[in-house]
Amino acid sequence: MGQKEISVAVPADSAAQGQSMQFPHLDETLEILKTSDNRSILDRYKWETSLRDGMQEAGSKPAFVFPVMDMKHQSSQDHALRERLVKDIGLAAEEWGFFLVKNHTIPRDLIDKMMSYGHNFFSLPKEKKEEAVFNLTVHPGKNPYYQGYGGRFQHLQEKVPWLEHLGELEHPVSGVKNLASILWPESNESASFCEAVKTFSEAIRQLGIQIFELLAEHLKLERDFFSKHFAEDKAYQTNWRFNHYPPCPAPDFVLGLGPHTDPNALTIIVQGDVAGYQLLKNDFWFQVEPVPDTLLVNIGTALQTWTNGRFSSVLHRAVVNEKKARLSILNFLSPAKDTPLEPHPSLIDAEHPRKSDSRDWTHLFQPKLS
Ligand SMILES: O=C(O)CCC(=O)C(=O)O
Ligand SMILES: [Fe+2]
Repeated sequence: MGQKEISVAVPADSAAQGQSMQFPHLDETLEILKTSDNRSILDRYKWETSLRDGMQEAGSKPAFVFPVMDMKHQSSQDHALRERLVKDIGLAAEEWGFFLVKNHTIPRDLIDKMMSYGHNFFSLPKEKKEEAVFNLTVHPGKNPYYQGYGGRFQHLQEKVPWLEHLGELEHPVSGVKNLASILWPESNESASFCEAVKTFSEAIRQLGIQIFELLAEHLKLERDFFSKHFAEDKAYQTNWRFNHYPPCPAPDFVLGLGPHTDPNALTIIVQGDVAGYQLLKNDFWFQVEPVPDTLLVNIGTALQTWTNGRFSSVLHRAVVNEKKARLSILNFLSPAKDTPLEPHPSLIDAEHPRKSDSRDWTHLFQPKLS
């Protein structure tokens, strides 16, 4: 493909890097573009070659249908329907590292509420948004990436992503209170935002557990082999993040987020009604069009490692739109920091030698540009 794989989502440390990689805010770039013909301001966002070079014409793509899982069969009394779901979800995890889920258990009004918080936040003036930038003076030594608000970081990608984001990395909603009180210091909104994030994160965890159990069943592992890491008494993380991709006058040359794999176990995504998530399969980039009430799920590298590579951590990226802003809500399900990444013994044999050493999963966050 000639595309560079960048398998970094969140660098592990390096507050200093975080500070040195500051760029003008996207809002400033957009403001300049409104009044000037000089598009050189876009250079810092431009990837080496046009994105089109990495995309085949639609007509030449192999025919495909994205795997869609009907989660209502998860609790079906009809044995055959449940068996079918187990098989389909397992094959999707093996062949795609990706699937869509419908009839899931996340209430629609909760998703709408979260989306409207996101829209409201990103329409604030940049000065207000930047009040929620993670404060390294207050939290020395903590990972500054993807916590609080970010709109100026390069994240070790080849080019600056056309993206601003707001989120929380800690387990599962601590820190949100802090964020909420910065964003809405004198209003009840602060409490209802915390409540929404808490309920949403819990609903995502429950859905994640259903998915983990179906996947374990497919591989004939103990039912809780994956899900036990997300039990209430574990220090798992279900960190959430809004990604906001403003409209871009040169959508073919920038990326909302460059090609990467997610280091965590499972990512559950609400992509709203504007397309932008693309995944690589058989050397083609496929765009996942929005389907109402359907969530995107991708396998992350921790799950790939636990399964000795039976499930694939899918390479994906986000493209941007010329006319429409795009808002997505990402939910990264990660085991506790010190969890060993030990492949299940039944998945290692002469034909499938062990693919990686046992390590704790945070090593996946180490910067690795290839
Ligand atoms: O916004 C999206 O649809 C994808 C973003 C993504 O892959 C990420 O933040 O890891
Ligand atoms: Fe991702």
